[in-house]
Amino acid sequence: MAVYTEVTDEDLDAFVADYDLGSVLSCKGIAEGVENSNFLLVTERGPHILTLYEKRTKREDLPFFLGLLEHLSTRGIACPLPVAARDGVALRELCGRPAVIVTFLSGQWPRRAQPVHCAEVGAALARVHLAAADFTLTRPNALGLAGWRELYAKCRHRADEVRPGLSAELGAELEHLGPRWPADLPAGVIHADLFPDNVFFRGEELTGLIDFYFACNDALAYDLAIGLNAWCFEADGAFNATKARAMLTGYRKVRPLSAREVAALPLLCRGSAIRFLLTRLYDWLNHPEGAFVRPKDPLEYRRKLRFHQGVRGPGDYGLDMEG
Ligand SMILES: Nc1ncnc2c1ncn2[C@@H]1O[C@H](COP(=O)(O)OP(=O)(O)OP(=O)(O)O)[C@@H](O)[C@H]1O
Ligand SMILES: N[C@@H](CCO)C(=O)O
Repeated sequence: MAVYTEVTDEDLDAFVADYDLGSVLSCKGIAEGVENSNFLLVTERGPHILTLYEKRTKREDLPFFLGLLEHLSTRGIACPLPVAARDGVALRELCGRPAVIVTFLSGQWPRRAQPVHCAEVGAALARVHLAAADFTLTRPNALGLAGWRELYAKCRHRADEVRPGLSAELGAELEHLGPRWPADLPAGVIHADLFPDNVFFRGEELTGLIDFYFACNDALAYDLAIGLNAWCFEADGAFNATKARAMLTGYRKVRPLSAREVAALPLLCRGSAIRFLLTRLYDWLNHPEGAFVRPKDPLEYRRKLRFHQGVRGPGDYGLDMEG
């Protein structure tokens, strides 16, 4: 249950009184999500999402995240739009936390993603990349190569508690990626966490993208590598090339990939796999006793990493080398 901070009725009423939203009709904690406290807030003006930012979302990054949502919304991307209070300010404070009210998006995230969903996600990702091209704020990717090395240093002595040999495997992979990591691919703002639970659909129609709190500047094709890992493996660990082809085709219809981006995909997928393997491993090893949020399985991403280590080239993702 991702509600870390409880909000009293009095605090909430005083907070909402600063907006043109009428009075509060109900406010319920939302169980999904792990990073921040989220509430479904219903006022006389309808449903909204109230988010209180917890410790991992840094206060200094919020202008980038909120500015990006505004920028993308005005360019037709279906994402939450921060709502300003009567003084024109959207980023506020509630119960000692930075807090924001954003618009509510309808739809459900797909519990069983099909190739048609993957195609829509690919296209949406490309639209985000194009729409963000003239966004002026920047945020370096804190979870790039240097960030992975930091996480590894924090976890290496205990990684084998999760699976014997894991520490050496991670060390070897970082040594492999370090000198090969592509530095000069087309770059821009990426979502960096576009997992199924961050994409809403109504049937086959994509209705919204949420959770831009890892968004940053990095290689655009790296976002696709994150998407391939998150959407194109089955529960039994098998890679689904049909879904991958659908996602890549959907993307390329909106933003063509260069031959260099295509050639880099296997490496980018390895990088994306170790990124989620390491953050999950860190959370697994540092999970407070009795915490109500269950950490995600790091070993799922070890299986994905091993798959990518075995690919012979972009053809294994259903791609040819043409742009
Ligand atoms: N704008 C929105 N419209 C509708 N529902 C939303 C919206 N934003 C969040 N939600 C709901 O809240 C849940 C948690 O949101 P979110 O994924 O942003 O949480 P988080 O803890 O910040 O993220 P995560 O743990 O996924 O990194 C979502 O699964 C969704 O059900
Ligand atoms: N999407 C991340 C967690 C939230 O950022 C994961 O599955 O590890």
